[in-house]
Amino acid sequence: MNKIIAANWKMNKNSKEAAETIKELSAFLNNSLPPKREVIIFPSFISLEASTHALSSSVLQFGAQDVYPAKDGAFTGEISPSMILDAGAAWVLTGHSERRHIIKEENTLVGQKTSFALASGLNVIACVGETLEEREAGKLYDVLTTQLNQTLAKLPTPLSPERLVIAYEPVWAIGTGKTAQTEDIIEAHAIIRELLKDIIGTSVSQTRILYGGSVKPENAREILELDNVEGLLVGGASLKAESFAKIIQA
Ligand SMILES: O=C[C@H](O)COP(=O)(O)O
Repeated sequence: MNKIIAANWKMNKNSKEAAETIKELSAFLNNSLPPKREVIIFPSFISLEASTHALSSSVLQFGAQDVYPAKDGAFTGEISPSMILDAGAAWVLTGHSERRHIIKEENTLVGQKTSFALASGLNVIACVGETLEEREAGKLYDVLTTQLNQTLAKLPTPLSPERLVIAYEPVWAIGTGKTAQTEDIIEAHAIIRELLKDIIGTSVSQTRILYGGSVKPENAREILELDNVEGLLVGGASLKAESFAKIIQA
């Protein structure tokens, strides 16, 4: 199974900067990936097309950071799955903690986005994770159970297992420089794998689980080698091509 190294650029980089970073990254990688790696870049909506068109051919894949669960219509400010596909992207993030906690997106909407995106032909990285308060109150298992059950409530069937990826991102480790301890990552990923058995069933061993939260070139390899870690979702350290290339090659 290939490990996924994903870059979430969040609300950074205009179109020109995004295209330049793609070109630089490709140069650092000699336009080829190490064996058993897939790389997905998530630029902002406004720089998505410039990113997918930055190179005439590329080993990189692309995705959007959000999606609205409708084909078209009166949804001011929203972006549909077909618009994302039309921009040359194949993936979308759902349920990122910044959307859950800053934009106040609820589990139900995250679930609708996940199922509609998959049914529309996009591949999905669905994000889950607990806040520090929830962790300290011993609610890790409950939070992951609720988030996963509701996010994956109405998956289209049949669904190829490689099209749905889960990202575990403890909220307290995002952008804080505090990477979760290896035992925290192992525990959470094992819980997610068990929960997926109930929700998805037999293909669960092929469902990739990524870790995200203060990943950098210095810790990427160690995290990638942990049990049930099939990739990384990288924020801050993905903004500079050189640093992200080092993570890809870790
Ligand atoms: O989507 C990425 C995560 O929010 C991690 O961000 P970070 O690497 O800046 O902590």
